[in-house]
Amino acid sequence: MSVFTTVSNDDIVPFLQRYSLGQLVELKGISAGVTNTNYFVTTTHGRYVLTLFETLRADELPYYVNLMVHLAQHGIAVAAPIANLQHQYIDELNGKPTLLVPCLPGAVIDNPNAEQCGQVGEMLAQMHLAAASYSGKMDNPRGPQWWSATAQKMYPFMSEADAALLHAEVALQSEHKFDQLPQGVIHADLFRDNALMNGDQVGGFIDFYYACNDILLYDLAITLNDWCVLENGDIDDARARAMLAGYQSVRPLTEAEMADWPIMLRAAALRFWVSRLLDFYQPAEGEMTFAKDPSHFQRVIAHHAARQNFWMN
Ligand SMILES: Nc1ncnc2c1ncn2[C@@H]1O[C@H](COP(=O)(O)OP(=O)(O)OP(=O)(O)O)[C@@H](O)[C@H]1O
Ligand SMILES: N[C@@H](CCO)C(=O)O
Repeated sequence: MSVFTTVSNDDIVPFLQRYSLGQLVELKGISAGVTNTNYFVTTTHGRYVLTLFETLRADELPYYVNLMVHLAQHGIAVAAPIANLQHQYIDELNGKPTLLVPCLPGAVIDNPNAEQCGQVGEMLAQMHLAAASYSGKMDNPRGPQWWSATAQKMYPFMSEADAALLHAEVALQSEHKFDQLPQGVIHADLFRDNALMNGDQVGGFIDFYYACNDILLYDLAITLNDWCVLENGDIDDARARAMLAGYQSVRPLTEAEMADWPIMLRAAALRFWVSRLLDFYQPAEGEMTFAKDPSHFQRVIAHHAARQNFWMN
């Protein structure tokens, strides 16, 4: 359940008076999501999603919120933030910073087909191109320095064999530099639960709160590792090829990107192996995460390692 901060009709009515969205019809908590409090707010003008930020402070939000505004201006399928009468996107309710966006069409899906993976790949590439003119800057808080330091803390919790595998994977990545690859603004967490699919079309990408400036290929690898991977951690060829084709229909990969693709897939899996280990063994105090299985990404890496030459065909 992810209503951490309760909002009542008495709270929302004066809040809505600060916007041009009509009168309240219905307020309904959203159960999905693990970080923030989300409500569907229906008014006489339409349906909106209200987010109350549980961990990010108001002064940390502009990079993400302005990015969503920028992408929406370019026609990317994201929810465009709605400004209040003071022309501010970030407001406050019950002591938490808030954001109101329109409700996007579609639903989160568990089992995407190849067509949907192709559409996600295409929209991701469009997003990368559209974000090239975004001026905000944010370092990746979950980059190689972070995963090396965090892995160190995880070894004592792990079996000797698994710790050795993790250690070897961190070492492999530290020997590899991706300096020559195109960079830009990336979503950095575009898992299936961060996109709404409207049939085969992308209804919208959501949850931009890991977005940062980093390598574009890394974003594609993160996305493919979730959308196009089977339960056992192996790649689903048809979905993976569809996502790559969709992406490249908009932004063809450079030769350097092609050469680094197999190792980048492993980097993207490593980042989530480590973050899931951390959530599993050392959950942040007060954080209500449903720890996801870290070993899934260990298996994804094993499959990528075994299929190093798969992408050449
Ligand atoms: N603009 C939107 N339109 C329709 N539904 C939305 C929208 N934004 C969020 N949702 C719904 O709310 C749910 C929770 O949102 P989200 O995943 O962003 O939660 P969170 O707790 O903020 O993030 P996370 O769980 O990834 O840490 C989504 O699964 C989706 O069903
Ligand atoms: N998408 C992440 C959680 C949020 O960063 C995972 O599945 O591990």
